Amino acid sequence: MERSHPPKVCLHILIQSFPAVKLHLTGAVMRATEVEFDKAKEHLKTLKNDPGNDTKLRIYALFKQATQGSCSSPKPGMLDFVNKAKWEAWNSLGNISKEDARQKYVDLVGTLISSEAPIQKEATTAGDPKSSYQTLQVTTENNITTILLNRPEKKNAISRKMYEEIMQALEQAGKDDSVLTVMTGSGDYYCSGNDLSNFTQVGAEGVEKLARDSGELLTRYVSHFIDFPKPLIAVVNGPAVGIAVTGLGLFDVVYATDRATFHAPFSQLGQSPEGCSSYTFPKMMGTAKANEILLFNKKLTAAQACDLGLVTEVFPDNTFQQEVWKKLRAYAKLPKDSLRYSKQLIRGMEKEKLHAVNAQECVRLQERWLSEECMNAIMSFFQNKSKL
Ligand SMILES: CCCCCC/C=C/C(=O)SCCNC(=O)CCNC(=O)[C@H](O)C(C)(C)COP(=O)(O)OP(=O)(O)OC[C@H]1O[C@@H](n2cnc3c(N)ncnc32)[C@H](O)[C@@H]1OP(=O)(O)O
Repeated sequence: MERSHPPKVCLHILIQSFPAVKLHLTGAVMRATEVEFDKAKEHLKTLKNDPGNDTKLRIYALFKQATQGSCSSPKPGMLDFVNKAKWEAWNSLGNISKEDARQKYVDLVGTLISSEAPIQKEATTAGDPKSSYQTLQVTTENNITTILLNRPEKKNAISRKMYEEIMQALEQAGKDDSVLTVMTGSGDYYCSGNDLSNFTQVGAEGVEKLARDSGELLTRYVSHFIDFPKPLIAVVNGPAVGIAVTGLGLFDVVYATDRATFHAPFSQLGQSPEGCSSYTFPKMMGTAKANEILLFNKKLTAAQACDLGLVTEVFPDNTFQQEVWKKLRAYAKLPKDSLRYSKQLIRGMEKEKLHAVNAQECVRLQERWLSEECMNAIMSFFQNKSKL
């Protein structure tokens, strides 16, 4: 099987990693199936939504079976995450014939394509781009646009798709008629930070390209918070990790449940601070306190985070939502333009500095992501969790 890739298998890698295959097909029925098969391969490239890892692996397995027959190669080693996952998916098909596999492949791709059609149609006819988010739920009510991080099964870890969607949601919220924008999490976590499998999606161009792309993505992501034009409020409904903590320095107000914790385990992950926290944290809480968090992985309780100025106010968990939303609804009745201009005056003094800090942090991170320290830490996370 191909070179070692870590666990998350993205569609384009799967597509790229298919070897050139010559189909030895004869007879009218089989030729017809070959055409369908080729069409399905083309259709697959047009998919807009990520079908999820399990489906991608099944597609891969069916393709292999359809073109090469049953899996006969030796099982890859334990740490060869991607090839092991591919091997297992292929092997699990058992002895189905090439024709069956081809038919199943065509059916599966057909189902994926047709399941996308209604989503596209709905977005067009309703004219409401908010409905097209996959990782977020975005709503506007009582002059408040709420961006709900909506991957509760992954503790709202931020996948690449989610970074893009958050940026899109911020752009829309910045322009809409709402007075305030709120970010919060669905389920028991606010957000567990960067989805660590973002670092395992190594394409054919290699890890350097992945690091460059990640640096570019992060720079854009953080810039959206620096430049956000109206009051941005975090409703921290549970624990926050990594970039979900560091980014809080760019919000205007942070309300937290007393169940929330704040943890930025950068050195543990062989990484370095982001979200402008290397500047905002020392400024807000003093260098010594910031160092405990950013260098030595100190996890803060909500009360500690409040004492340090990272959190505005803490509420008991059982009345958190009620008390916070009552406050927010009252704030949202204040004059919109006055709030915008006031925020812009406060942020304006710092903007240039924040962009410079963001750029510098991302350059350092690109180097860190290629380091052995970082790769080992990420591998160890997935090994401990027995991923894929
Ligand atoms: C494009 C690049 C930009 C990079 C920006 C730089 C940002 C840096 C950071 O944010 S660093 C911080 C990264 N986050 C972490 O290190 C947290 C990792 N997760 C955990 O430690 C734990 O999952 C937990 C403490 C958040 C929760 O623990 P627990 O309550 O025991 O739940 P589970 O571990 O079982 O989690 C459930 C489910 O979610 C998956 N998951 C949770 N967090 C992440 C994550 N950050 N990345 C990927 N996956 C995550 C976890 O694996 C479980 O999945 P499973 O059910 O096993 O499939």
